[in-house]
Amino acid sequence: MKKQDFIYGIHAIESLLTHSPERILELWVLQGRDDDRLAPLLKAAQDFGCTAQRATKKTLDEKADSSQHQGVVARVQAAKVLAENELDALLDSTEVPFLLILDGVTDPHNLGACLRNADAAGVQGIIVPKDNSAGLTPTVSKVACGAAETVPLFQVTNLARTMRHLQDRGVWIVGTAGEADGALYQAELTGPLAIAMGAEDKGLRRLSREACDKLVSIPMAGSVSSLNVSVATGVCLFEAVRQRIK
Ligand SMILES: C[S@@+](CC[C@H](N)C(=O)[O-])C[C@H]1O[C@@H](n2cnc3c(N)ncnc32)[C@H](O)[C@@H]1O
Repeated sequence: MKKQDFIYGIHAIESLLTHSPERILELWVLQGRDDDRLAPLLKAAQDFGCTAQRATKKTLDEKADSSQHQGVVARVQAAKVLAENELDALLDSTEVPFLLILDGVTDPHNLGACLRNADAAGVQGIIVPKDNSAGLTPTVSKVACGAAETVPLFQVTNLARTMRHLQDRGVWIVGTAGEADGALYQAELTGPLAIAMGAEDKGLRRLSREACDKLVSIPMAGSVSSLNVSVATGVCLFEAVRQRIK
C-alpha cells in the first residue's frame, strides 16, 4: 500500500487543510507567488504549523508530475481508502443513506469528477470494486477539487455481494444503463438509495446489473448512444437530490 502521495491544486489543498491537515508532510509554493488566491491557504497552513517552502515551477512540475498545480503542491500521507467492513458504520450513522456505486470507472478524471458531483449532491460514500477501478491518485484529487477529502471511498472485493448487503440493510439500488426501459425521471429516488453507474467502456457488469433493484436510463434526444459516466452521474444524482428535497 502506498504510504505517501503528492496533492496539487488550490482547491484540493484548501480542502486538505480544512478536513485532514494532519496528512500534510511538506508544502511547496511557487517562488514569487503572493497573490490573494494563495494567501488564505498559506495562512491556514501556518495556523496548522506547516510552513510552505518556496520552489521553482520546474520543481513543482516534477513533484506534481503535472503542470496543473496552480503553484501549490503538498507531499501527504496517502489517502485512507475504506474497506467493506467499514460500510456498516456509515449505514449505522446515516438516517437516510444516499450512496454512489461506480462499477469499474478507470479514468482518474472521471473518478475525480464523480467525487466532485457526489460531494455537491450530498452523497455520503462512494463504493468501488478493488480491482479495475481508479484509486485516489493525485490527478483524482485535483479533478475532485477537494471532494477526495470529503467523500469517503470504499473499496470492496466483491461488488455484487456488497450490493446485496446494502439491500439487506434497506438500501434501494438503482442501476443505470442507456438501454434500460425505465426512465430516470419516473424512478422513485427518495429513501435509502444507492445509484450504480457502469464503466466507461462496458457499463455495469452482468452481476452488478442483476443485483440492482431497478435499471433506469437517462432519455437521450440526439444521436450519441451514451453520456460520459461523470456527466451521467451528475444527472442521476441531481435528479435524486431534486426528489429528496423536502
Ligand atoms: C459511457 S457509459 C457506458 C456505455 C457502454 N457502452 C454501455 O454499454 O453501457 C458509462 C456509464 O454512464 C452511464 N450512462 C451513460 N449514458 C447513460 C444513459 N443515457 N442512461 C443511463 N446511464 C447512462 C451508465 O452508468 C454507463 O454504464
